[in-house]
Amino acid sequence: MATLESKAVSAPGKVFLAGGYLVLDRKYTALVFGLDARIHVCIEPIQTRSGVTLSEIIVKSPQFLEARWEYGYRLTEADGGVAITPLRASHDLSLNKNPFIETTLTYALTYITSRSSNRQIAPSSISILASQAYYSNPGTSKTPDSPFLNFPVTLSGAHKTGLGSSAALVTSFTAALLTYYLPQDAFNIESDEGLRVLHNLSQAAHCAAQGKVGSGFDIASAVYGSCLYRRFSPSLLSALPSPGSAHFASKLRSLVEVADWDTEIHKSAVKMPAGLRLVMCDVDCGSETPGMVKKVLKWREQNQNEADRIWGKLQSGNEAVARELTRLPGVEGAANGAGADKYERLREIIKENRGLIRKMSVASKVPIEPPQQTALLDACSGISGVIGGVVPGAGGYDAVVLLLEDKEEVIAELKKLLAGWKVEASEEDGVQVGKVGILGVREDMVGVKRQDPALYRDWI
Ligand SMILES: Nc1ncnc2c1ncn2[C@@H]1O[C@H](COP(=O)(O)OP(=O)(O)OP(=O)(O)O)[C@@H](O)[C@H]1O
Ligand SMILES: C[C@@](O)(CCOP(=O)(O)O)CC(=O)O
Repeated sequence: MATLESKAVSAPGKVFLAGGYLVLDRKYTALVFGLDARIHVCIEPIQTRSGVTLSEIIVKSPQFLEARWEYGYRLTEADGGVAITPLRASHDLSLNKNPFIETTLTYALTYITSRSSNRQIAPSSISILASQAYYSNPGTSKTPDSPFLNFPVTLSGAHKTGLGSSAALVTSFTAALLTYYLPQDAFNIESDEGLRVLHNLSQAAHCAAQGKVGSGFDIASAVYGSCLYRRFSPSLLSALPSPGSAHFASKLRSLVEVADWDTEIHKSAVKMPAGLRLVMCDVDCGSETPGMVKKVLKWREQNQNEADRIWGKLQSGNEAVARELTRLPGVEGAANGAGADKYERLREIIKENRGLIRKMSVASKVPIEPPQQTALLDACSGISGVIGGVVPGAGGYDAVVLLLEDKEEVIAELKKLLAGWKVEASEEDGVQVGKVGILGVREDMVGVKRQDPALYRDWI
């Protein structure tokens, strides 16, 4: 087996600005921004003594405690693909499972062997490194200029900020494996075909790992970066047999390469005008509202007319946001900023959309934009230079995203407001909202990209 060269890839997190819930139905679209918080995956050969070949892949997430997983792998019979077996470092240790890693390995290695004439997979060592903003736990720097932090917790103890860590992980993990094991003429993330294959394979793996088929907007933005997104038909995935069963490998390959994916991704329909930026705020609330998606969909099913009316208006409002963002001059055309408030229309559209989201909240009895978030968004929107804000994605108590002028004085005013922010428990829901922090992230248009493996030298 020839020695393979180390490779590294990263993929961005996301913030879902418009189209939460609606995007679950192909009739509607979503506006998703990629972020400059990324998950990096670096893959390199395992150094074995000459003559010793283990069928082993080691995965580490060195920023976290106990985040090391070892896997054996083998090709199964009847075209069932590659079977992955988690290995225990010692009999005394319990198996530390990471379904996202295990499933992604199964899907990506199956696809790789289905593409190669030589179906041998060489052992490798894989490291995962995530930008700080994915987690709100305080971290410590390992070296003064490392962009990554050490977190003194296990992954299950980490407090996620909701930037889509699992989708960014599955995407960059899949991209790293394909880039490493396949020759460049068979897979290249710098080509349209490479991105299409990566998108389809990552969607399939992410759905399998999550045990449900969501809209897939988070994988789409991890692959393509900021975009206007229309989902794929969920039925596309239903004909795929489970890993290990007969013909899983050829069916997976054909799903990824040949099937007619009806996903629509428009990069040019999304832009950040010159002089504006997104700011994400993490709200400490200790309250998660399980089953929000199920409840909203049930409300829609039982109140089709009312729901269609609200969703129709919201879709128009969301399209208007995208249109206005692309209409305003971008970085290339920026110059004159004076005159009447050029963001007036954007302000209005965002306000109207929030009204519709609140209507949906009240009608479905789901706290999508609950009163605590209304108070916070209204207060932030009152700061001069803040255009507006929304509850991202599914909504709830734990985050808001703001669109504002990219000026130090605006951020300073915002920080001042948030430092003193305190809302008493609302009488109806009793949810106490605590500190609101600003995450160190902003929008970024770029999706998955190759990285230099040397970037991770201090960590591997
Ligand atoms: N740095 C990491 N290293 C290894 N695994 C990780 C890492 N970050 C996330 N994961 C995996 O992803 C899981 C989190 O996925 P989950 O879908 O629950 O959250 P998320 O994608 O961040 O959520 P959201 O869509 O709300 O942003 C973790 O339990 C872990 O298995
Ligand atoms: C409610 C939904 O539309 C968005 C969920 O977004 P988030 O995970 O809250 O960022 C679900 C989905 O699109 O899969």
